Amino acid sequence: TMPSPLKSSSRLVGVFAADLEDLRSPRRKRLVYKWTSGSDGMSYGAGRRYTRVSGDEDAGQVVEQDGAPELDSAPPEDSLLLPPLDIVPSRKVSPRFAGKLSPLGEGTKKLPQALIIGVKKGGTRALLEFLRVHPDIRAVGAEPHFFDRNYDNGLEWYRELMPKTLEGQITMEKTPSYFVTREAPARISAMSRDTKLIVVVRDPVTRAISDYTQTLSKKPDIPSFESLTFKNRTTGLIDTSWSAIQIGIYAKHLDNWLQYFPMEQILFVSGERLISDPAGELGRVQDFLGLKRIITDKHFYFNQTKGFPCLKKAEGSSKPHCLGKTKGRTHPNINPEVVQRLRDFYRPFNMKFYQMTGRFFGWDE
Ligand SMILES: Nc1ncnc2c1ncn2[C@@H]1O[C@H](COP(=O)(O)OS(=O)(=O)O)[C@@H](OP(=O)(O)O)[C@H]1O
Repeated sequence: TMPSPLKSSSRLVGVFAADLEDLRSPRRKRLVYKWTSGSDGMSYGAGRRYTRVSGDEDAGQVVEQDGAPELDSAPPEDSLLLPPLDIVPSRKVSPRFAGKLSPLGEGTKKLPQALIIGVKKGGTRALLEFLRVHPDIRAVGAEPHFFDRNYDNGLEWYRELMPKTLEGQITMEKTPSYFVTREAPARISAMSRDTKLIVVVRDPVTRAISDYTQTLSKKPDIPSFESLTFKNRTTGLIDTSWSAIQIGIYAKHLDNWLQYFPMEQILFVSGERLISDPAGELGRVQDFLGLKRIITDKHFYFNQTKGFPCLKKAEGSSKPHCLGKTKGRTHPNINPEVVQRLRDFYRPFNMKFYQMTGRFFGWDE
């Protein structure tokens, strides 16, 4: 039997409630982008403010509504500009944002029936890109961040972001920060109690290093991984308020979701297997979504240069497609003692997580 590191679900929530507040706070303001001139032919009138909906990485300058620079990491690579709802664009905002476009523009925009809610650096972009190959899935390219940062914009704003779908097609989006957003489960449940939730999880130690690597790529002057990890290096006390550590305590975050959703409505995808056996993991996801298994091993090839599986044909294209250079970064070397200390720290939480999900992810072998 598995050890049970945390006695009850209510205790899990209680212990970390304050930390969750910390995680959310820097992200709360709406991100806006002041429109000046567009290179893609959009013209909605100069000087208007546009809500920026971010993707996972790098691109453009993100400014908060009050003009202060955004604080923490992940400016989007595939972020896009959205017009305010009262303006009808003469052209599509961006094909990437609109997801798969129906050639005749038919169909209706629906709220998503399935969401990839996390985890940050788990492999969420890879999963969404792979799923988009399925003809019955329509997905938003960028991260809407509706249930964390943009909730005040309302459900109609959110629905407008969605691509048009035909009968039987599933609308999806991915925003990895939902998994650690305290209010997200209640908000998603209020949209629809039937929403299917997908979480891509990855070894929390590697995930933390990946998270740190991303921040480092944008802010090369940040302290070392080691110094951020410990509250006290001598005693080895780990700083669980550091988001890179905090996010990996999956059992705690999951406990919050289980207050609103039954386990059957949440699918856990192994980030490791998504790399070693993408077709296998995609098979499980298609089953979970009630879709025919159309995405199979025939869709993938292993790109030696990239070091990752890639699509033989990207959605809407006939060309091979690997994820961009912000996916699959080289991680810095971390002192093995620090890694070991982190493994020891996460082990009981991982065991609890395996127990809760009924799946053994093998991070502690
Ligand atoms: N096929 C494929 N190609 C490239 N990268 C892949 C793939 N499958 C999974 N991964 C892993 O995805 C990691 C990034 O995770 P996310 O997309 O969830 O990151 S983010 O939170 O949206 O920024 C990224 O993490 P790093 O390797 O640390 O960069 C990859 O390991």
